[in-house]
Amino acid sequence: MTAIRVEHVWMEYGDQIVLENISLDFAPRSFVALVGPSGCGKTTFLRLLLSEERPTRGRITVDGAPLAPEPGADRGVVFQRYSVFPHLTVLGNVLLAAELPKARLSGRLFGAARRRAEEEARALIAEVGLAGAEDKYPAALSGGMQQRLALAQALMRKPRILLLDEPFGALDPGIRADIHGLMLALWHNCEMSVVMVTHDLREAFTLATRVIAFERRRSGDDRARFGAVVARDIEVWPRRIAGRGHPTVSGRDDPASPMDIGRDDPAPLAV
Ligand SMILES: Nc1ncnc2c1ncn2[C@@H]1O[C@H](COP(=O)(O)OP(=O)(O)OP(=O)(O)O)[C@@H](O)[C@H]1O
Repeated sequence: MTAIRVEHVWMEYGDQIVLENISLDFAPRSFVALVGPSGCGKTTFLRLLLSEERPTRGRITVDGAPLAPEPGADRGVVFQRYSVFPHLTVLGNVLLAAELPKARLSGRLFGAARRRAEEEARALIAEVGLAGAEDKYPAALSGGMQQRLALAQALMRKPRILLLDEPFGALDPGIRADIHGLMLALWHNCEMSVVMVTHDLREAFTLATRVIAFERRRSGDDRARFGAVVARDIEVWPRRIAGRGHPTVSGRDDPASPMDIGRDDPAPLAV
């Protein structure tokens, strides 16, 4: 069970304050959507959770322990684009996630360990709906398929926290609806908490248990002297509870599925 606690966190780059005194508690297995205007520090917040940056003040703990100083297998990440390696096949991409941490010197697994990892990778590829595409290269996949691959790659390391930075932002509405169903299924089935940055309020409320809006207090030329604060913190109702309800990968028979609202999605609501 992974509880994340953010205590009085500030992030400053030189004179510019990006995040100002952010305090948040994420319950185990929550699905948090982070929204807010462009440039208000959403990605910076994710990078703090990933240990790519360190807060200039305050601290972040996971289950009571300080966040590991390096990005590790406990945290997976998927970006809007470029999360997968173009020169590796689908299977190679997912396998690499298992191979790198376990075989640090050679970067490869051999014998029984490799067979086990390959079995696991193939199962995960099937779970994200890519069975049959194991030998294809990312360039031969659609945008939606590439994001499914990126999810499989991130999940191969069984992260306790999955960080998503506008992962579905570049997809067509119909494709996005399908992948929303997949995302919900993965969240239900995997023991992980999810923190997702999105510009799409509809997506936020479709997927998340909690929607948090960052906002910078504006003050003319002094703007850089004020970082983003938590402007809204909304528990999504009716409550979604991880593991309750077993949506299929397509999401078609999931009552909370976004399928109905996704297909004819007129335009994402910009925040
Ligand atoms: N490494 C850095 N050095 C200096 N400034 C940075 C750095 N990283 C981010 N910033 C600044 O921090 C602010 C917040 O950026 P961030 O990318 O976190 O915003 P965002 O809310 O994710 O934006 P968007 O929605 O457009 O992706 C921006 O003004 C950006 O220029």
